[in-house]
Amino acid sequence: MSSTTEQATGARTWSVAEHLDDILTAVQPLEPIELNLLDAQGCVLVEQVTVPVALPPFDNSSMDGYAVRAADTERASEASPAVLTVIGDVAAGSSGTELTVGPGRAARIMTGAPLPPGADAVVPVEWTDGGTGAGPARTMAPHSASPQGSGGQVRVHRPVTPHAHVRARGGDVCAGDVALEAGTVLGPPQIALLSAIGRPAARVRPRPRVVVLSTGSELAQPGEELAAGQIYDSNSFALAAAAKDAGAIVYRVGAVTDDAETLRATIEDQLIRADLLVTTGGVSVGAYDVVKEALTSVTEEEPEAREGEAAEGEEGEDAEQAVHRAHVDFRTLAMQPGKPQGFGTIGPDRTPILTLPGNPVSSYVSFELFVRPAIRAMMGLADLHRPVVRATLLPPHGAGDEEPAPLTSPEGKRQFLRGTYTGGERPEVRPVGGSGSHLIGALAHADALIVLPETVTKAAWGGEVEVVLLG
Ligand SMILES: Nc1nc2c(c(=O)[nH]1)N[C@H]1C(S)=C(S)[C@@H](COP(=O)(O)OP(=O)(O)OC[C@H]3O[C@@H](n4cnc5c(N)ncnc54)[C@H](O)[C@@H]3O)O[C@H]1N2
Ligand code: MOO
Repeated sequence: MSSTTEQATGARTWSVAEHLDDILTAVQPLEPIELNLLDAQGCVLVEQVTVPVALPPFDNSSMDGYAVRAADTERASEASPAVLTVIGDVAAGSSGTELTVGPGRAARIMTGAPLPPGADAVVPVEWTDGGTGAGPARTMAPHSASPQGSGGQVRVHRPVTPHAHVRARGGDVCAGDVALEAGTVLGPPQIALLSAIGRPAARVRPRPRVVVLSTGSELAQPGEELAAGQIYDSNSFALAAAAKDAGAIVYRVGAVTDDAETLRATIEDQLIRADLLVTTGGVSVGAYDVVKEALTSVTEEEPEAREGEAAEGEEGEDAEQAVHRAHVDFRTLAMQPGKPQGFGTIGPDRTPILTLPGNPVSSYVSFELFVRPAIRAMMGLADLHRPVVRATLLPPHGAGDEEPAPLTSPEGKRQFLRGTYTGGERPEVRPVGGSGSHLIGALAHADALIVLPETVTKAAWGGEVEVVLLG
């Protein structure tokens, strides 16, 4: 308990770990769907993919040059080139059966083109005269500019061994091989393999659709003129960006006014496209804390309706009833920033909802600690959390010669201060800005969170601290 008010209300204080556990126990991975490859990027594969056709599907050239019988080049040298008769071209995309390379013959061949029957090696064009009768060639003349290049004679200046510059059928992957295991995250290389084996789509867990909604009658949208008492809505942008960064498909709903009915109606409108709802603001103890008002009053007013809901059909439920099916637990966390939090479900599909505090740093830190892991859990990712490292705590940049006072933290609270991190053999972290949860300027220069655990009230410079890397 951090205050007498909390003791008086009987509300218990949750630890960061308890709140996170509660969220991660409730949030489930989304049902898999078939997605086109580019839509599946960053998603977790849920099927084992086997290779239907060998890669490469046929023996082909790894160089632009001449397909030859290696034996014909055995004694070739610059002084005494092997002279071969050019019988035509084999370009990438040709079937590879139009020409047969007999003894003393060569076919011009392009990178990726099938090795024609009779040939067993490729001589790069640079090892030949390119059919010019002069010294070593640098390139081949373009076919369109010089169709005669596919005929005549070519002088080969260096011998090749059988299979030289030939990529063997199945040399990459064989039919029946496991291409990718279930659980693989599809990055560009995995998408390369899936497309190379002819798969247009893959069965994956989709990205969650996250609706980010800010609240507050004081909020104006960037670009608008600020009226007296107004500030710009930065949370909905910060959280939408963070949700996108975490892997979600994001719908940002800017600034709902501090009116419970308007908020309920807005949430109802958004439910249709939400796998997860995130609100910011309105969860503290003020008279205009609209999220708490809109969702608490519902929970408290309709206990009987809630009890019966599992058995009841949900069809025909009107908009208001749908939103009224909210079970949001508003709680106090032993952390700073981010003390007031809410978590629960809402609507007929019991869509998870996280209600974050309104102070900009509080909402961002809360997102990093609670929403990001929830999004990643819904995606079926194994790695839910930001990396945590240890680093030496140094004074802020520009602190001067005199050592500043040590960092302090309220007893019983886990504090997350913003910092700049330098990796390497001896990792270091320096605070940036103060502990105020309104300090967006400093947040924009931070790349780490310095964690001062509940038991720590003072952190000396030069000591070791835990650091969350924000990436
Ligand atoms: N008497 C008490 N007052 C407060 C307490 C408390 O325990 N007792 N807790 C404080 C803490 S800690 C926090 S955090 C905030 C949380 O308040 P709310 O979640 O209700 O947020 P608001 O009151 O709506 O806003 C707080 C602050 O943040 C600004 N804000 C809100 N939304 C945005 C936005 N989208 N973009 C930019 N800035 C935003 C808002 O203007 C306020 O300045 O409560 C403390 N109070
Ligand atoms: O907990 Mo509030 O989030 O400190 O500013």
